[in-house]
Amino acid sequence: MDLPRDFLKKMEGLLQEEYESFHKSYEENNQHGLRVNTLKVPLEEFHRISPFALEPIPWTAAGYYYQESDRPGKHPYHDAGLYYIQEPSAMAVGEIVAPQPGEKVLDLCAAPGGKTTHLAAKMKQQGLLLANEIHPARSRILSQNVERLGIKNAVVTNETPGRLTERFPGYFDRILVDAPCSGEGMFRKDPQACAEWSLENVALCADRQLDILLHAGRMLRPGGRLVYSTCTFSPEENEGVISRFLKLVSGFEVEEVRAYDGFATGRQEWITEGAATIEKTIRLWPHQLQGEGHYIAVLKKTDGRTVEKRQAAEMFREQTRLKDYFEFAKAALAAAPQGKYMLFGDQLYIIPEQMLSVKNIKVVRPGWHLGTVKKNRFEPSHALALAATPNEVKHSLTVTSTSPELEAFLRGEAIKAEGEKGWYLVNVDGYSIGWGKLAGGVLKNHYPKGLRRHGSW
Ligand SMILES: C[S@@+](CC[C@H](N)C(=O)[O-])C[C@H]1O[C@@H](n2cnc3c(N)ncnc32)[C@H](O)[C@@H]1O
Repeated sequence: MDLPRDFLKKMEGLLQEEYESFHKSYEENNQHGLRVNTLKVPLEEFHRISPFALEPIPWTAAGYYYQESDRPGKHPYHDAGLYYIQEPSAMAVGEIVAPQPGEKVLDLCAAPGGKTTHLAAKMKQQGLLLANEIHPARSRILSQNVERLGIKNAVVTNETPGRLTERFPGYFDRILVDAPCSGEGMFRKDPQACAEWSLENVALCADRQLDILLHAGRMLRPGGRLVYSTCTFSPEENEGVISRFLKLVSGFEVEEVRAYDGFATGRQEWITEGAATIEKTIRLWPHQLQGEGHYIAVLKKTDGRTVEKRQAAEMFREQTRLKDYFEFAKAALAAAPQGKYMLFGDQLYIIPEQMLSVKNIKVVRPGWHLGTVKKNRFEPSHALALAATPNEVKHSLTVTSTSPELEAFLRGEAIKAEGEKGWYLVNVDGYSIGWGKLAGGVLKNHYPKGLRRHGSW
Protein backbone atom coordinates (compact mmCIF):
# COMPACT_ATOMS: atom_id res chain seq x y z
CA MET A 1 0.00 0.00 0.00
CA ASP A 2 1.12 3.52 -0.79
CA LEU A 3 0.74 5.18 2.61
CA PRO A 4 1.31 8.94 3.21
CA ARG A 5 4.92 9.53 4.25
CA ASP A 6 3.99 12.00 7.03
CA PHE A 7 1.58 9.45 8.43
CA LEU A 8 4.21 6.71 8.56
CA LYS A 9 6.75 9.04 10.14
CA LYS A 10 4.29 10.04 12.81
CA MET A 11 3.27 6.44 13.55
CA GLU A 12 6.90 5.37 13.80
CA GLY A 13 7.53 8.11 16.35
CA LEU A 14 4.51 7.04 18.39
CA LEU A 15 4.83 3.27 18.21
CA GLN A 16 8.65 2.93 18.26
CA GLU A 17 9.55 -0.79 18.63
CA GLU A 18 5.94 -1.77 17.87
CA TYR A 19 6.02 0.11 14.57
CA GLU A 20 7.38 -2.76 12.48
CA SER A 21 4.55 -5.15 13.23
CA PHE A 22 2.04 -2.29 12.77
CA HIS A 23 3.53 -1.51 9.34
CA LYS A 24 3.48 -5.19 8.38
CA SER A 25 -0.28 -5.35 8.97
CA TYR A 26 -0.70 -3.36 5.74
CA GLU A 27 0.65 -6.35 3.81
CA GLU A 28 -2.32 -8.41 4.96
CA ASN A 29 -5.86 -8.18 3.63
CA ASN A 30 -8.55 -6.65 5.80
CA GLN A 31 -11.10 -8.95 7.42
CA HIS A 32 -14.77 -8.94 6.47
CA GLY A 33 -17.56 -9.05 9.02
CA LEU A 34 -21.32 -9.37 9.22
CA ARG A 35 -23.54 -8.89 12.25
CA VAL A 36 -26.67 -10.99 12.51
CA ASN A 37 -29.81 -8.90 12.99
CA THR A 38 -31.33 -10.58 16.01
CA LEU A 39 -34.49 -8.49 15.56
CA LYS A 40 -35.28 -10.75 12.60
CA VAL A 41 -33.56 -14.03 13.33
CA PRO A 42 -32.32 -15.59 16.58
CA LEU A 43 -28.61 -16.39 16.50
CA GLU A 44 -29.00 -20.17 16.81
CA GLU A 45 -31.44 -20.13 13.92
CA PHE A 46 -29.02 -18.15 11.77
CA HIS A 47 -26.30 -20.68 12.53
CA ARG A 48 -28.60 -23.36 11.16
CA ILE A 49 -29.57 -21.54 7.95
CA SER A 50 -26.40 -19.57 7.20
CA PRO A 51 -25.26 -20.13 3.60
CA PHE A 52 -21.80 -18.82 4.58
CA ALA A 53 -18.94 -20.25 6.61
CA LEU A 54 -18.76 -18.02 9.70
CA GLU A 55 -16.11 -17.48 12.39
CA PRO A 56 -17.17 -15.66 15.57
CA ILE A 57 -15.73 -12.19 16.23
CA PRO A 58 -14.63 -12.43 19.89
CA TRP A 59 -15.93 -9.06 21.09
CA THR A 60 -19.44 -9.21 19.58
CA ALA A 61 -22.17 -11.71 20.39
CA ALA A 62 -23.75 -11.57 16.92
CA GLY A 63 -20.70 -10.72 14.81
CA TYR A 64 -18.87 -13.09 12.43
CA TYR A 65 -15.98 -13.05 9.99
CA TYR A 66 -16.90 -14.30 6.52
CA GLN A 67 -14.95 -15.09 3.37
CA GLU A 68 -15.13 -12.31 0.79
CA SER A 69 -15.92 -14.85 -1.96
CA ASP A 70 -19.23 -15.69 -0.20
CA ARG A 71 -20.57 -12.20 -1.07
CA PRO A 72 -23.32 -12.02 1.59
CA GLY A 73 -24.33 -8.58 0.28
CA LYS A 74 -25.74 -10.31 -2.81
CA HIS A 75 -27.78 -12.93 -0.97
CA PRO A 76 -31.56 -12.37 -0.59
CA TYR A 77 -31.13 -12.72 3.19
CA HIS A 78 -29.41 -9.33 2.98
CA ASP A 79 -32.50 -7.79 1.35
CA ALA A 80 -34.61 -9.46 4.05
CA GLY A 81 -32.50 -7.69 6.69
CA LEU A 82 -31.07 -10.79 8.36
CA TYR A 83 -27.66 -9.15 8.79
CA TYR A 84 -25.65 -5.97 8.37
CA ILE A 85 -22.22 -6.04 6.78
CA GLN A 86 -19.91 -4.24 9.19
CA GLU A 87 -16.19 -3.93 9.73
CA PRO A 88 -15.29 -6.26 12.68
CA SER A 89 -13.61 -3.65 14.94
CA ALA A 90 -16.60 -1.31 14.46
CA MET A 91 -18.76 -3.94 16.17
CA ALA A 92 -16.96 -3.30 19.46
CA VAL A 93 -18.63 0.12 19.67
CA GLY A 94 -22.25 -1.09 19.89
CA GLU A 95 -21.23 -3.68 22.49
CA ILE A 96 -19.66 -0.96 24.61
CA VAL A 97 -22.61 1.45 24.27
CA ALA A 98 -24.75 -1.48 25.50
CA PRO A 99 -28.15 0.23 25.38
CA GLN A 100 -31.01 -1.43 27.25
CA PRO A 101 -34.56 -1.95 25.99
CA GLY A 102 -36.73 1.04 26.95
CA GLU A 103 -33.91 3.59 27.16
CA LYS A 104 -33.60 6.88 25.30
CA VAL A 105 -30.55 6.59 23.04
CA LEU A 106 -29.02 9.05 20.59
CA ASP A 107 -26.66 8.05 17.78
CA LEU A 108 -25.47 11.51 16.77
CA CYS A 109 -23.31 10.72 13.69
CA ALA A 110 -25.16 7.71 12.46
CA ALA A 111 -24.95 7.15 8.68
CA PRO A 112 -24.82 4.69 7.04
CA GLY A 113 -26.16 2.94 10.14
CA GLY A 114 -23.76 0.19 11.20
CA LYS A 115 -23.88 1.22 14.82
CA THR A 116 -27.52 2.36 14.76
CA THR A 117 -28.62 -1.09 13.63
CA HIS A 118 -26.42 -2.69 16.29
CA LEU A 119 -27.90 -0.47 19.03
CA ALA A 120 -31.40 -1.22 17.74
CA ALA A 121 -30.83 -4.97 18.03
CA LYS A 122 -29.81 -4.51 21.65
CA MET A 123 -32.86 -2.35 22.39
CA LYS A 124 -35.25 -5.07 21.12
CA GLN A 125 -37.71 -2.54 19.59
CA GLN A 126 -38.29 -0.84 22.97
CA GLY A 127 -37.44 2.75 23.88
CA LEU A 128 -36.32 5.60 21.64
CA LEU A 129 -33.38 5.36 19.26
CA LEU A 130 -32.75 8.73 17.65
CA ALA A 131 -30.39 8.25 14.70
CA ASN A 132 -29.08 11.53 13.33
CA GLU A 133 -26.96 12.29 10.28
CA ILE A 134 -25.91 15.77 9.22
CA HIS A 135 -25.56 15.06 5.47
CA PRO A 136 -28.93 14.79 3.69
CA ALA A 137 -27.98 12.06 1.18
CA ARG A 138 -26.32 9.98 3.89
CA SER A 139 -29.33 10.39 6.18
CA ARG A 140 -31.49 8.76 3.50
CA ILE A 141 -29.14 5.75 3.30
CA LEU A 142 -29.31 5.51 7.09
CA SER A 143 -33.10 5.56 6.88
CA GLN A 144 -33.09 2.75 4.29
CA ASN A 145 -30.93 0.59 6.52
CA VAL A 146 -33.26 1.20 9.47
CA GLU A 147 -36.10 0.03 7.23
CA ARG A 148 -34.26 -3.00 5.84
CA LEU A 149 -33.45 -4.30 9.31
CA GLY A 150 -37.09 -4.02 10.43
CA ILE A 151 -36.41 -1.50 13.21
CA LYS A 152 -39.57 -0.05 14.77
CA ASN A 153 -38.34 2.30 17.50
CA ALA A 154 -35.94 4.53 15.53
CA VAL A 155 -36.45 8.14 14.51
CA VAL A 156 -34.07 9.34 11.77
CA THR A 157 -33.18 13.03 11.66
CA ASN A 158 -30.96 15.17 9.45
CA GLU A 159 -29.75 17.86 11.83
CA THR A 160 -26.69 19.61 13.17
CA PRO A 161 -25.67 18.63 16.71
CA GLY A 162 -26.43 22.23 17.74
CA ARG A 163 -30.06 22.16 16.68
CA LEU A 164 -30.66 18.80 18.35
CA THR A 165 -29.13 20.16 21.56
CA GLU A 166 -31.73 22.95 21.66
CA ARG A 167 -34.54 20.37 21.56
CA PHE A 168 -33.06 17.62 23.75
CA PRO A 169 -31.10 19.16 26.66
CA GLY A 170 -30.26 16.55 29.34
CA TYR A 171 -32.55 14.02 27.68
CA PHE A 172 -30.74 10.84 26.68
CA ASP A 173 -29.64 7.85 28.78
CA ARG A 174 -26.89 7.01 26.28
CA ILE A 175 -25.31 8.89 23.43
CA LEU A 176 -22.93 7.61 20.80
CA VAL A 177 -20.64 10.02 18.98
CA ASP A 178 -19.06 7.93 16.23
CA ALA A 179 -17.21 10.96 15.02
CA PRO A 180 -16.19 11.95 11.51
CA CYS A 181 -12.41 11.48 11.55
CA SER A 182 -9.29 11.29 9.40
CA GLY A 183 -9.90 7.55 8.96
CA GLU A 184 -6.32 6.37 9.50
CA GLY A 185 -7.62 3.08 10.86
CA MET A 186 -9.43 2.34 7.58
CA PHE A 187 -6.59 2.77 5.06
CA ARG A 188 -6.57 -0.97 4.23
CA LYS A 189 -10.29 -0.97 3.60
CA ASP A 190 -10.82 2.51 2.17
CA PRO A 191 -8.08 3.82 -0.17
CA GLN A 192 -9.94 7.15 -0.45
CA ALA A 193 -9.38 7.89 3.25
CA CYS A 194 -5.69 7.29 2.55
CA ALA A 195 -5.67 9.62 -0.49
CA GLU A 196 -7.41 12.44 1.44
CA TRP A 197 -5.22 12.23 4.56
CA SER A 198 -3.10 15.19 5.69
CA LEU A 199 -1.73 16.51 8.98
CA GLU A 200 -3.89 19.64 8.53
CA ASN A 201 -7.00 17.52 8.17
CA VAL A 202 -6.19 15.66 11.39
CA ALA A 203 -6.16 19.01 13.27
CA LEU A 204 -9.39 20.09 11.58
CA CYS A 205 -11.10 16.81 12.48
CA ALA A 206 -10.04 17.14 16.12
CA ASP A 207 -11.68 20.58 16.47
CA ARG A 208 -14.86 19.37 14.82
CA GLN A 209 -14.95 16.29 17.04
CA LEU A 210 -14.64 18.39 20.19
CA ASP A 211 -17.49 20.61 19.04
CA ILE A 212 -19.75 17.57 18.41
CA LEU A 213 -18.78 16.02 21.75
CA LEU A 214 -19.58 19.23 23.65
CA HIS A 215 -23.07 19.25 22.16
CA ALA A 216 -23.53 15.56 22.96
CA GLY A 217 -22.50 16.20 26.58
CA ARG A 218 -25.35 18.70 26.92
CA MET A 219 -27.90 16.21 25.64
CA LEU A 220 -26.95 13.54 28.20
CA ARG A 221 -28.99 13.13 31.38
CA PRO A 222 -27.18 13.13 34.74
CA GLY A 223 -25.88 9.59 35.29
CA GLY A 224 -26.00 8.85 31.55
CA ARG A 225 -23.19 7.52 29.38
CA LEU A 226 -21.53 9.13 26.40
CA VAL A 227 -19.49 6.90 24.11
CA TYR A 228 -16.98 8.51 21.77
CA SER A 229 -15.44 6.50 18.95
CA THR A 230 -13.27 7.06 15.88
CA CYS A 231 -11.62 4.88 13.29
CA THR A 232 -8.33 6.72 13.41
CA PHE A 233 -5.01 6.40 15.25
CA SER A 234 -4.07 10.06 15.68
CA PRO A 235 -3.85 10.96 19.39
CA GLU A 236 -5.14 14.49 18.62
CA GLU A 237 -8.49 13.03 17.52
CA ASN A 238 -8.67 10.43 20.29
CA GLU A 239 -7.07 10.93 23.70
CA GLY A 240 -6.60 14.63 22.79
CA VAL A 241 -10.32 15.28 22.20
CA ILE A 242 -11.32 13.48 25.40
CA SER A 243 -8.74 15.40 27.46
CA ARG A 244 -9.82 18.74 26.00
CA PHE A 245 -13.46 17.86 26.70
CA LEU A 246 -12.73 16.94 30.33
CA LYS A 247 -10.90 20.21 30.80
CA LEU A 248 -13.74 22.28 29.39
CA VAL A 249 -16.68 20.53 31.05
CA SER A 250 -16.99 19.49 34.66
CA GLY A 251 -19.14 16.61 35.88
CA PHE A 252 -17.87 13.88 33.56
CA GLU A 253 -15.52 10.99 34.29
CA VAL A 254 -13.90 8.38 32.10
CA GLU A 255 -15.30 4.92 32.72
CA GLU A 256 -13.45 1.62 32.44
CA VAL A 257 -14.26 -0.26 29.24
CA ARG A 258 -14.54 -4.02 29.15
CA ALA A 259 -11.41 -5.21 27.38
CA TYR A 260 -11.17 -8.28 25.18
CA ASP A 261 -8.04 -10.08 24.01
CA GLY A 262 -6.12 -7.78 21.71
CA PHE A 263 -7.68 -4.54 22.99
CA ALA A 264 -5.06 -1.97 24.04
CA THR A 265 -5.42 1.09 26.26
CA GLY A 266 -5.47 4.79 25.42
CA ARG A 267 -2.07 6.50 25.65
CA GLN A 268 -1.73 9.38 28.07
CA GLU A 269 1.88 10.01 27.06
CA TRP A 270 0.92 10.75 23.45
CA ILE A 271 -0.74 14.05 24.30
CA THR A 272 0.30 17.05 26.33
CA GLU A 273 -1.55 17.40 29.61
CA GLY A 274 -3.48 14.20 29.08
CA ALA A 275 -5.75 13.15 31.94
CA ALA A 276 -4.47 10.04 33.76
CA THR A 277 -7.87 8.39 33.37
CA ILE A 278 -7.33 8.39 29.60
CA GLU A 279 -5.73 4.96 30.07
CA LYS A 280 -9.23 3.62 30.67
CA THR A 281 -10.13 4.33 27.05
CA ILE A 282 -9.34 1.69 24.45
CA ARG A 283 -7.56 1.30 21.17
CA LEU A 284 -8.01 -1.47 18.63
CA TRP A 285 -4.92 -2.04 16.47
CA PRO A 286 -4.82 -4.01 13.20
CA HIS A 287 -1.55 -5.69 14.25
CA GLN A 288 -3.04 -6.89 17.55
CA LEU A 289 -6.38 -8.30 16.45
CA GLN A 290 -8.35 -9.27 13.34
CA GLY A 291 -9.94 -5.96 12.49
CA GLU A 292 -9.13 -2.36 11.57
CA GLY A 293 -8.08 0.55 13.81
CA HIS A 294 -10.53 2.05 16.30
CA TYR A 295 -10.61 4.17 19.43
CA ILE A 296 -13.39 4.08 22.05
CA ALA A 297 -13.94 6.13 25.21
CA VAL A 298 -16.86 6.01 27.66
CA LEU A 299 -17.72 9.12 29.66
CA LYS A 300 -20.15 9.06 32.53
CA LYS A 301 -22.04 12.21 33.47
CA THR A 302 -21.71 12.40 37.21
CA ASP A 303 -23.85 15.49 37.65
CA GLY A 304 -25.81 17.92 35.55
CA ARG A 305 -28.25 20.76 35.33
CA THR A 306 -31.90 20.30 36.10
CA VAL A 307 -33.64 19.27 32.99
CA GLU A 308 -36.01 21.74 31.39
CA LYS A 309 -39.62 20.96 30.76
CA ARG A 310 -39.96 19.54 27.28
CA GLN A 311 -42.59 19.59 24.67
CA ALA A 312 -44.10 16.18 24.05
CA ALA A 313 -44.67 15.03 20.50
CA GLU A 314 -47.83 16.42 18.98
CA MET A 315 -50.83 14.24 19.70
CA PHE A 316 -52.62 12.77 16.78
CA ARG A 317 -56.19 14.02 16.46
CA GLU A 318 -57.29 12.80 13.08
CA GLN A 319 -58.70 9.36 13.88
CA THR A 320 -61.21 9.66 11.04
CA ARG A 321 -58.43 9.61 8.46
CA LEU A 322 -57.36 6.23 9.81
CA LYS A 323 -60.54 4.39 8.84
CA ASP A 324 -58.94 2.82 5.76
CA TYR A 325 -55.87 1.88 7.73
CA PHE A 326 -57.91 0.00 10.33
CA GLU A 327 -59.81 -1.77 7.56
CA PHE A 328 -56.49 -2.80 6.02
CA ALA A 329 -55.25 -3.96 9.45
CA LYS A 330 -58.39 -6.04 9.98
CA ALA A 331 -58.08 -7.72 6.60
CA ALA A 332 -54.31 -8.19 6.42
CA LEU A 333 -52.80 -8.23 9.92
CA ALA A 334 -53.33 -10.65 12.79
CA ALA A 335 -53.71 -7.52 14.99
CA ALA A 336 -53.16 -3.79 14.47
CA PRO A 337 -49.85 -2.79 16.11
CA GLN A 338 -50.16 -0.87 19.38
CA GLY A 339 -48.57 2.54 19.76
CA LYS A 340 -48.74 6.25 19.17
CA TYR A 341 -50.08 6.67 15.64
CA MET A 342 -49.14 9.81 13.79
CA LEU A 343 -49.83 11.10 10.30
CA PHE A 344 -47.27 13.20 8.47
CA GLY A 345 -49.20 14.36 5.40
CA ASP A 346 -50.60 11.10 4.08
CA GLN A 347 -47.85 8.93 5.63
CA LEU A 348 -48.78 6.96 8.72
CA TYR A 349 -46.24 6.13 11.44
CA ILE A 350 -46.07 4.74 14.94
CA ILE A 351 -43.68 6.98 16.79
CA PRO A 352 -41.69 5.96 19.87
CA GLU A 353 -43.47 6.99 23.09
CA GLN A 354 -40.46 8.96 24.38
CA MET A 355 -40.03 11.05 21.25
CA LEU A 356 -40.37 14.79 21.76
CA SER A 357 -41.88 17.27 19.37
CA VAL A 358 -40.29 17.20 15.93
CA LYS A 359 -41.44 20.73 15.07
CA ASN A 360 -38.64 22.59 13.26
CA ILE A 361 -36.44 19.49 13.23
CA LYS A 362 -35.53 17.91 9.89
CA VAL A 363 -37.00 14.46 10.18
CA VAL A 364 -36.26 11.78 7.61
CA ARG A 365 -38.19 8.99 9.35
CA PRO A 366 -40.34 9.90 12.38
CA GLY A 367 -40.77 6.32 13.53
CA TRP A 368 -42.05 3.02 12.22
CA HIS A 369 -43.59 3.70 8.81
CA LEU A 370 -46.86 1.79 8.36
CA GLY A 371 -47.95 3.05 4.97
CA THR A 372 -49.79 5.64 2.88
CA VAL A 373 -53.35 6.80 3.41
CA LYS A 374 -54.76 7.02 -0.11
CA LYS A 375 -58.22 7.94 -1.30
CA ASN A 376 -60.51 5.17 0.04
CA ARG A 377 -57.68 2.73 0.71
CA PHE A 378 -54.49 2.20 2.66
CA GLU A 379 -51.25 1.00 1.10
CA PRO A 380 -48.86 -0.77 3.50
CA SER A 381 -45.20 0.25 3.52
CA HIS A 382 -42.02 -1.74 2.96
CA ALA A 383 -41.05 -0.90 6.58
CA LEU A 384 -44.22 -2.61 7.83
CA ALA A 385 -43.38 -5.70 5.77
CA LEU A 386 -39.75 -5.88 6.89
CA ALA A 387 -40.65 -5.60 10.58
CA ALA A 388 -43.47 -8.15 10.39
CA THR A 389 -43.31 -11.92 10.75
CA PRO A 390 -45.55 -14.33 8.82
CA ASN A 391 -47.57 -15.09 11.95
CA GLU A 392 -48.39 -11.40 12.38
CA VAL A 393 -50.30 -11.28 9.08
CA LYS A 394 -53.40 -13.02 7.73
CA HIS A 395 -51.76 -14.14 4.46
CA SER A 396 -48.19 -14.92 3.63
CA LEU A 397 -46.34 -16.49 0.74
CA THR A 398 -43.15 -18.41 1.42
CA VAL A 399 -40.49 -18.72 -1.27
CA THR A 400 -37.04 -20.24 -0.88
CA SER A 401 -33.85 -18.26 -1.28
CA THR A 402 -32.95 -20.15 -4.47
CA SER A 403 -36.39 -20.23 -6.09
CA PRO A 404 -37.22 -18.60 -9.45
CA GLU A 405 -40.26 -17.02 -7.71
CA LEU A 406 -37.98 -15.09 -5.37
CA GLU A 407 -35.79 -13.94 -8.28
CA ALA A 408 -38.91 -12.76 -10.09
CA PHE A 409 -40.22 -11.01 -6.96
CA LEU A 410 -36.95 -9.16 -6.38
CA ARG A 411 -36.95 -8.06 -10.02
CA GLY A 412 -40.38 -6.53 -9.47
CA GLU A 413 -42.35 -9.11 -11.46
CA ALA A 414 -45.76 -10.57 -10.65
CA ILE A 415 -45.87 -14.19 -9.38
CA LYS A 416 -48.52 -16.82 -9.94
CA ALA A 417 -50.16 -17.87 -6.68
CA GLU A 418 -53.45 -19.28 -5.48
CA GLY A 419 -55.42 -18.15 -2.45
CA GLU A 420 -57.79 -15.58 -1.01
CA LYS A 421 -57.68 -12.09 -2.42
CA GLY A 422 -55.66 -9.52 -0.47
CA TRP A 423 -52.26 -8.39 0.80
CA TYR A 424 -49.62 -11.12 1.20
CA LEU A 425 -46.41 -10.86 3.16
CA VAL A 426 -43.79 -12.43 0.89
CA ASN A 427 -41.07 -14.12 2.88
CA VAL A 428 -37.84 -15.87 2.02
CA ASP A 429 -37.57 -19.10 4.01
CA GLY A 430 -39.85 -17.53 6.65
CA TYR A 431 -38.21 -14.03 6.80
CA SER A 432 -40.31 -11.17 5.47
CA ILE A 433 -39.00 -9.37 2.39
CA GLY A 434 -41.93 -7.36 0.95
CA TRP A 435 -45.61 -7.11 0.03
CA GLY A 436 -47.59 -8.55 -2.83
CA LYS A 437 -51.32 -8.21 -3.54
CA LEU A 438 -53.15 -11.31 -4.72
CA ALA A 439 -56.12 -11.34 -7.08
CA GLY A 440 -57.16 -13.82 -9.77
CA GLY A 441 -54.22 -16.21 -9.27
CA VAL A 442 -51.60 -13.45 -9.68
CA LEU A 443 -49.60 -11.78 -6.91
CA LYS A 444 -49.02 -8.20 -7.97
CA ASN A 445 -45.58 -7.00 -6.98
CA HIS A 446 -45.20 -4.24 -4.35
CA TYR A 447 -41.46 -4.59 -3.83
CA PRO A 448 -40.11 -0.98 -3.86
CA LYS A 449 -38.91 0.11 -7.29
CA GLY A 450 -35.64 1.51 -5.96
CA LEU A 451 -34.69 -1.83 -4.38
CA ARG A 452 -35.47 -4.08 -7.34
CA ARG A 453 -32.70 -6.20 -8.75
CA HIS A 454 -31.69 -6.41 -12.35
CA GLY A 455 -30.46 -9.56 -14.04
CA SER A 456 -29.53 -12.53 -11.85
CA TRP A 457 -27.08 -12.77 -8.98
C1 LIG B 1 -17.71 7.64 11.15
S1 LIG B 1 -19.08 8.19 10.30
C2 LIG B 1 -20.39 7.38 11.12
C3 LIG B 1 -20.52 5.92 10.85
C4 LIG B 1 -21.76 5.32 11.46
N1 LIG B 1 -21.81 5.57 12.89
C5 LIG B 1 -21.87 3.83 11.23
O1 LIG B 1 -21.54 3.05 12.11
O2 LIG B 1 -22.34 3.44 10.14
C6 LIG B 1 -19.27 9.84 10.84
C7 LIG B 1 -20.51 10.54 10.34
O3 LIG B 1 -20.52 11.88 10.89
C8 LIG B 1 -21.07 12.75 9.93
N2 LIG B 1 -20.62 14.16 10.19
C9 LIG B 1 -19.76 14.90 9.48
N3 LIG B 1 -19.64 16.14 10.01
C10 LIG B 1 -20.44 16.18 11.09
C11 LIG B 1 -20.76 17.18 12.05
N4 LIG B 1 -20.19 18.38 12.01
N5 LIG B 1 -21.65 16.87 13.00
C12 LIG B 1 -22.22 15.65 13.04
N6 LIG B 1 -21.93 14.67 12.18
C13 LIG B 1 -21.07 14.93 11.21
C14 LIG B 1 -20.58 12.21 8.61
O4 LIG B 1 -21.41 12.62 7.56
C15 LIG B 1 -20.58 10.71 8.82
O5 LIG B 1 -21.75 10.12 8.33
